[in-house]
Amino acid sequence: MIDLQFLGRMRRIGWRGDEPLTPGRFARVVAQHRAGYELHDGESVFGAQPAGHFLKRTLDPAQRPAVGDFVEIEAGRPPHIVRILPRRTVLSRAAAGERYDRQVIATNIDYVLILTGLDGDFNPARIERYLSLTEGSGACSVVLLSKLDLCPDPEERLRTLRERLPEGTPIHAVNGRDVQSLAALTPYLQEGDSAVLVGSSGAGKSTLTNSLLGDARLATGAVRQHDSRGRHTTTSRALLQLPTGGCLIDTPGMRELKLTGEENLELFADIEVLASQCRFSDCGHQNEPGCAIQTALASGELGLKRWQHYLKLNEEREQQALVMEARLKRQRDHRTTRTRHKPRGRNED
Ligand SMILES: Nc1nc2c(ncn2[C@@H]2O[C@H](COP(=O)(O)OP(=O)(O)OP(=O)(O)O)[C@@H](O)[C@H]2O)c(=O)[nH]1
Ligand SMILES: [Zn+2]
Repeated sequence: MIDLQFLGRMRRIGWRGDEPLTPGRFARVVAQHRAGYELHDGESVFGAQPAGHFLKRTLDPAQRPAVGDFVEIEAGRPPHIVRILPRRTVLSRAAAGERYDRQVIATNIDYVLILTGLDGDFNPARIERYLSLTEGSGACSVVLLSKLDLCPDPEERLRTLRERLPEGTPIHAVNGRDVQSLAALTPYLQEGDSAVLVGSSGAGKSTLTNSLLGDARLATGAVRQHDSRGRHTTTSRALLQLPTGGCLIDTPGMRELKLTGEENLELFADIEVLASQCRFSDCGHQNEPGCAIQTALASGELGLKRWQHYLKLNEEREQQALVMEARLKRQRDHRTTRTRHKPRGRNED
């Protein structure tokens, strides 16, 4: 029998599928720790371990449970995750490490809210890099500009962004402290929706989250409480249920999210701001009219050494991306060959 009450609770934590989920057997991964996973069943939060087959060394890391996954569990102490339900979206980034690969950041996310302050934090190039997170993921990027109240000329910055970002990218300017100004976000936070908030430190993520939570914000502080059966339950800080019906996944991994290459380029944020002021969005900074870089070089505002250093880093980063692509392709090819030549492989595909 289908438990509609349970399905309703699952919808409130972002479930949209039509499998008839049964209580006690399904939950959502809301956090991943070294010691295991934290799951949410729409009511409470509990720990779980991955079943043995997820630990196989040969398993593609992308096939392991990740934050955002809806999973089937087998009861036990602790419960075990035995199956990952089909993912509707997968947010990932290129991970530079011993070997290059894609690293899953979160799954089943519908909206990535990219938060940038309209104050000194404003950086179109960084917004563009964040936009790349949702490329091909199935999720939708929404650009949020906070601190509207602190910006004397928001129109100018909005215009810059509209010209620069892909057509159709939703952009909203908000004051994170003013609940009324957040009404424009309601369509992204409906029942069944899952959103994540990304942005650099100080952009206003906590402020915005608290405003979205409204009266519910107190609940996030209360970590332990008794449920109706007198059992201790833990309310999650990693998955926040919003009054609009949707949920916000807020994990340290999401908060500290660094984009590949970001580490170095962060040091040159000012140059990227300058470059965003060139007349042409695809300016090559050579001898194009209205080039803000050339102007700054001529006036001495930008030192030649620094500019050359930036170019070199940028080139390295592009090289790195090419190398990474090539390796990824080789790995993919390798995998398909392996599957093709596996004994008994014939009836496995
Ligand atoms: N005036 C104004 N101040 C804001 C707004 N949003 C955030 N702030 C302020 O900016 C500062 C940083 O905001 P936080 O919400 O702590 O930023 P955060 O992104 O959570 O920062 P981390 O926790 O470091 O990741 C705080 O002093 C906020 O009060 C806004 O829209 N308007
Ligand atoms: Zn230029």
